[in-house]
Amino acid sequence: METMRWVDGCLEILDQTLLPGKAEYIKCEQYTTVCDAICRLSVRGAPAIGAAAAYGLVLGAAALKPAGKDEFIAAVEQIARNLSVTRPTAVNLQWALDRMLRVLHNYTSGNVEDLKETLLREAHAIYAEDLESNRRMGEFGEKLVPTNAAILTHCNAGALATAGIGTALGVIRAAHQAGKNISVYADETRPLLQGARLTTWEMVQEKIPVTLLTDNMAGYLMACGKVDLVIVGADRIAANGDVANKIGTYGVAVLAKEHGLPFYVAAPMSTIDFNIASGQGIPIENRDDREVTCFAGQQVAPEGVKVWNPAFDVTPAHLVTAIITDRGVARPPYTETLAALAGR
Ligand SMILES: CSC[C@H]1O[C@H](OP(=O)(O)O)[C@H](O)[C@@H]1O
Repeated sequence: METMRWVDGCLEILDQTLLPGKAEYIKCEQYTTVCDAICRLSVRGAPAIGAAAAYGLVLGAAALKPAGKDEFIAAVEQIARNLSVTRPTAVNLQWALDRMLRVLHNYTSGNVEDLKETLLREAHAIYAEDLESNRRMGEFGEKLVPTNAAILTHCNAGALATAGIGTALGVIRAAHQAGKNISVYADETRPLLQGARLTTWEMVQEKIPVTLLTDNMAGYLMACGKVDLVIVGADRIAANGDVANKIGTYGVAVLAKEHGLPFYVAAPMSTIDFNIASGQGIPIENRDDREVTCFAGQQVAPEGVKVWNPAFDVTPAHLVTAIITDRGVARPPYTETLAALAGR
């Protein structure tokens, strides 16, 4: 099942809000449809958001009928700005748009139609590179997984969050492919249930043993000795190794520390933001109250109750055993080891 696909000049996005019940694609002919899809988590997950935004910029550019190149460039820059404000935490969104804008600004010919084709090639490259990046993270990460292992994961950092086999779930898939005897415990991940709806769906499809639990069970699961390691994804990693990921990740990391369990983060280098020194600088998205006050469309809290709904939290680097990237595995001190992997 492809997270997204480019068909006849349109981007088709698998609508993840309907999974696992229905697998339907949203046909995006306008870039604004891609903006909506990102905002409502029809497409979600840092790498997938980046790829979708790149294709969204291509759609916006394709619709322009500018008088000349300068007008075209100014209009595409505005489209990039409109895409960039859809979700603030996953750095891959801005990373992908910045990469597309570099192509736009570095293009020397005056032929706008050819420039549109060049932008499409760059979006395809971003998508293809993420496929390969997932494979490499799987290769590096599976070496950290014991022959027999029960792995806890949080949210969905799988194929549905990327263009390939996933980041955290990519490591799990690679370990399974390598013949290791692994099983997965999936946190349901309130409030939007990416774990219950998406991670379990991916694992069932792959016939990888998976057990669903509510988020508040993770501590007792570890206390019962049922977890060997934790692997999660990331939306933005600061230069010092602080990790922004789905809300609830920080609590899992604290529990893993308490129980002496390895806590691994799998993320491509495009998720590491060297412009931010520590997790304090990572913007955290706050989402609509109704995501918390409603469950399956039913109001479960009193009308008007105050709500706090951050979509992400920050796990400090000292709780992270290793960061599995597409260029290798980084261990503390992350400021040095991440920079070295990036060739900085
Ligand atoms: C491989 S990135 C996956 C990452 O994105 C998820 O957030 P969301 O579902 O809100 O896009 C979650 O933090 C995952 O770990």
